[in-house]
Amino acid sequence: MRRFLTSQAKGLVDHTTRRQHHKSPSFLSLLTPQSRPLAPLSSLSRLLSSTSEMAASSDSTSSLPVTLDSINPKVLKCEYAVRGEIVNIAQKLQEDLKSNKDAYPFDEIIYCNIGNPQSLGQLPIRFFREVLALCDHSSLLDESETHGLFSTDSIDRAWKILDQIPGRATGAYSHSQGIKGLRDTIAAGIEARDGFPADPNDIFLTDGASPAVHMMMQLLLSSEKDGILCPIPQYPLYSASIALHGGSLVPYYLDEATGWGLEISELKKQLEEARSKGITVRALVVINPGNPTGQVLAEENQCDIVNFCKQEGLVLLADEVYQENVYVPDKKFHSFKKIARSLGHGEKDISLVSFQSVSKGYYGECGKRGGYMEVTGFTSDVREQIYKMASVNLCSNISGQILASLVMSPPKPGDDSYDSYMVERDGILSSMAKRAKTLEEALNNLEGVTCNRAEGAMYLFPRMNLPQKAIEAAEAEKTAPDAFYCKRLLNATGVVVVPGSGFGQVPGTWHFRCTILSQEDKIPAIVNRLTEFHKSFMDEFRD
Ligand SMILES: Cc1ncc(COP(=O)(O)O)c(C=O)c1O
Repeated sequence: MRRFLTSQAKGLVDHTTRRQHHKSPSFLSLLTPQSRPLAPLSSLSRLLSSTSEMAASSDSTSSLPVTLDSINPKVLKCEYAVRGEIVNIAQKLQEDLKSNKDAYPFDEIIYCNIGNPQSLGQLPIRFFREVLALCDHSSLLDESETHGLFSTDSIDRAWKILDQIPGRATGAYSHSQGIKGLRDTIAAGIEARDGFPADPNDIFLTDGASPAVHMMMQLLLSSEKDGILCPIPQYPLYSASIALHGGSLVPYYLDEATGWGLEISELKKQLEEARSKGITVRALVVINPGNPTGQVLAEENQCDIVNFCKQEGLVLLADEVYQENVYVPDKKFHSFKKIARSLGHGEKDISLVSFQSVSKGYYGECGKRGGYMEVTGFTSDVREQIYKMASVNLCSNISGQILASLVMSPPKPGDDSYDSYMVERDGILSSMAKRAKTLEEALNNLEGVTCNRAEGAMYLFPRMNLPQKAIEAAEAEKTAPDAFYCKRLLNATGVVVVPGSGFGQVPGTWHFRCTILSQEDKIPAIVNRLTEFHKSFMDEFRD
């Protein structure tokens, strides 16, 4: 591997870095004052804002009506690191690579920054796509050749779904909660998963989990006096959404030393602290399996969390989009609804929202934008308000709705496509487990790096014990040390990871998030590039 940047390539990166000095407030500013000592996010957000900064400077001489000073400050406050500064640089490098191949010490950018499986070569599940294709172009169902090309269960399923859609019109708006027949299928899938009843009227189909999270934040947050307990590190959808809706993020820290454990004592401490500052904490967010931290919660821990929410009158916002992504035999996914119902807590005892998505699991259909939230334990008048919010968006897209029903009701034993479906599904999940293990071991072999195992989800979140000299070099560049490391890594290897400061971390600790989604044939190259880079980085900065 060529190790050093040519001056041309270096210039591209330096130029991008220099432009970013606009002070965009980070999600730290959402935190209550005493709980604000997270490591700074500033460098990442500053480069991210480089485009808006250029616009702002030109606005000062133009007469256009919208400037950074006049837009909603909540938009300025909002940050989203997984598509932030480093990714912007990577995209520019990728563009430049096309015409300047020799200018770089690598010949391709490897994106390990975002949970986007199909962009990295993962194939879609055939049964799901067959059903989608047949629903979308239903005249195929009348063609005799179709029976030779499509499995009999995908044809049957397509008919069943089309019969559930008024006028079989997949291009028409649907009910704002989603097509009733699809919600029936999803409710049956939840019931089969949990062993407890699910009501189709509790299901709201959405364009992925993200809009569902926004909807709940919009419902719960009126001002910064309303707080949401959120894990740190967290997936920045939560900090971004709390910022956009004007609330306060009340952080609770996951314990890295115990495999990113979620301690009830920490929840209590942060809740009390927030309350003492006059904040009404409305909800607790739990991401299980965790992003970026990859832990899978133990059942007893989940019981304690449910009891805590019940006792404290908090809505439990359960992000369960990685429910299919569990890689270790000693852990199992349990939905929070199942846990609550097993404890005997019904609709009247606890308010619970579970988010699911077609983007993750073994299906990885993120571009199709499908998902749902199951909303339980809300009064009928509040439910009506949620329905009203959904209806303002008219409905979610129909292909996403169909996919959401398919992931909750895949082929069953005896179905025509069952065997091939199982081969595809198990192949993807076992390969993810293998890739997670290989990367985890490689990371743990790096000097000064420790990495908890990825029990689930799609990420590793290693901790770097960075030398003081590297921290000072980062400070001199007004960059967070982990962002400094990640930029250097990108410049030297083309590997894109996200600095831990984009997710929040205990002050003074430095991490990055690396997905496990690159295909198996790319993993050795990632390991080699990472290992070689890390060694030269340490040689340069070792104290
Ligand atoms: C924990 C978590 N929740 C929600 C989402 C949003 O997913 P989508 O909107 O694609 O369903 C993601 C995406 O990466 C995620 O990691």
